[in-house]
Amino acid sequence: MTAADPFDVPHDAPFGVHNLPYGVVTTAGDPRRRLGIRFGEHVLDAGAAAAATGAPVDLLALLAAPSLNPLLAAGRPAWSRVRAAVTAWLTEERYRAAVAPCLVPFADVVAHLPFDVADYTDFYASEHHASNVGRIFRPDSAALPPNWKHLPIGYHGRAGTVVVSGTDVVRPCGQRRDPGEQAPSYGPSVRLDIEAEVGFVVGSPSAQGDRVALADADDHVFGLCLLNDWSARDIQAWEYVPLGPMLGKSFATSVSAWVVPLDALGHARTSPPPRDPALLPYLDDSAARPSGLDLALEVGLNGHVVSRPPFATMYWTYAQMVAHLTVNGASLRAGDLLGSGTVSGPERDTRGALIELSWNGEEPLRLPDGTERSYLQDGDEVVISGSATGPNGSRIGLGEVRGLVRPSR
Ligand SMILES: O=C(O)/C=C/C(=O)CC(=O)CC(=O)O
Ligand SMILES: [Ca+2]
Ligand SMILES: [Mg+2]
Repeated sequence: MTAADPFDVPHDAPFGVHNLPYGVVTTAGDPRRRLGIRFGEHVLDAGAAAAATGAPVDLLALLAAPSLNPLLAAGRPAWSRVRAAVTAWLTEERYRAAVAPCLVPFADVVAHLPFDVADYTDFYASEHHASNVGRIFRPDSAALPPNWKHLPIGYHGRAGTVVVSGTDVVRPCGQRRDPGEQAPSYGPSVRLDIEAEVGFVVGSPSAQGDRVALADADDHVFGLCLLNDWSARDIQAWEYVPLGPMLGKSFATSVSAWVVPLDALGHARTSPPPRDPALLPYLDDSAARPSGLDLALEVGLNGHVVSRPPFATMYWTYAQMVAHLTVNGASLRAGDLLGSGTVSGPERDTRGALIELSWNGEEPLRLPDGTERSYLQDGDEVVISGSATGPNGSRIGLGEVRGLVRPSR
C-alpha cells in the first residue's frame, strides 16, 4: 500500500472504518444529491458503491436516495445491514476494484443538509448550563426550576430553519427591552449567542398514541450530529415568559453535515451522573444499558478555542428524551431532530454558550488576538467540533458545525 491508497486509513484517524458517518453530497461534475459515507480523506458514493458491488435491491434503493430519510425510516435491522455491507466494501480485498472508483476526495464534495428535518425539539439537559442560565435570567429564583430534576425540559423549535454547517447566519432583528426601560424597542439583536449541543437524529417512526419505552429508544435513534442553537439573548429574555423561546432561537439552527451512527459510539457509552431525587419509572434508567455518551466537544471562535464542553456530564440522556417526548402519545417521525440542550461542564472553560462564558457580559472573554467578546460580532465565525473514543483506541470524529455571522439585513 502507498500513502495515496484511499483504503489505507490510519487507525487513529477521525473517520476510519469504525466511524462511517453519513451525509448528502454533490460534486462539481455531478450536481445530483446523493448519499456519501465519510472514510479517511474520501467520501464513498454509497449508491454507486451499492450498484458496483451488486448489493441487494432493498439496500440499493436506500443508498441511491437523495437524502438520508429513507434509510432513517427503514429501521435498525436495515441500519445494521447497511453498516455491515459498507464495512465489507471498504475492508475486503474482493471489493476493492469495484469500490475504488466510488471514493471521491473529500475536498471535491459539497456537503448538504443530510436529512429532511421533520420536527425539531430542543432539550435543556445540562445541569450546569441550566443552573448558570437560571442564575442569569432569574436571579431572584432558585437556579433550577422545581421540575428540572423530574423531567427533561424542552421546547419545540422550528424545523424549517435548520441549516447545514457552513451556512452563514444573518443577525436577527426583533423586540427587546433594554435594562432600565419600560417599553420595548426594535432592531438587530445586540446579544447574539451560540449554544454548543449534540443533535440526535430519529430514524424509525412511532405511532401516535404509543409510548416509546426507555429500553426501546435505540430502535428509534439512528445517530447524532453537532448542533449550534444560535440564540438572540435580548429577544429571548423579553419574549420567553410564559411560553418559552420563540423568535430568539427560531431564525437559524446549524447542524454538522455528517450523521454519526449510534453504532459507532458503543465505546463512548457511559453512565450518566447519579440522579437525585429518584425518577418516575418511565424515566428511571438505573437498570438500563447506559445511554450517557463520553463525547469531547470544542468551541472555536475566530480560530481560538474558547471552551471544551464535556458531554458525559449531561444529566438527561437521549433515551430519556425519547421516552419523555412520547410519554403522552406524541409520535416520532423519521428525520426528527432532538437537540440535547447546551453542553456545559462545571468549569468556566467548559461552558457551551457565551452568556455563561461572559456571565452575560460582566466578564468578557479575552481572545488571544487581543479582542474581547461578550456576544458575537458581525464577521465572527464559530466552529463547534467533537470526537469520541472508538474500539481499540481508535477515534470517532464528530466533524464540525461552522457558521459565520452576517450583519442584519
Ligand atoms: O433558562 C432559560 O430560560 C433559557 C435557557 C436556554 O436558552 C437554553 C435552551 O435553549 C436549552 C438549552 O440549550 O439547554
Ligand atoms: Ca438550545
Ligand atoms: Mg435554534
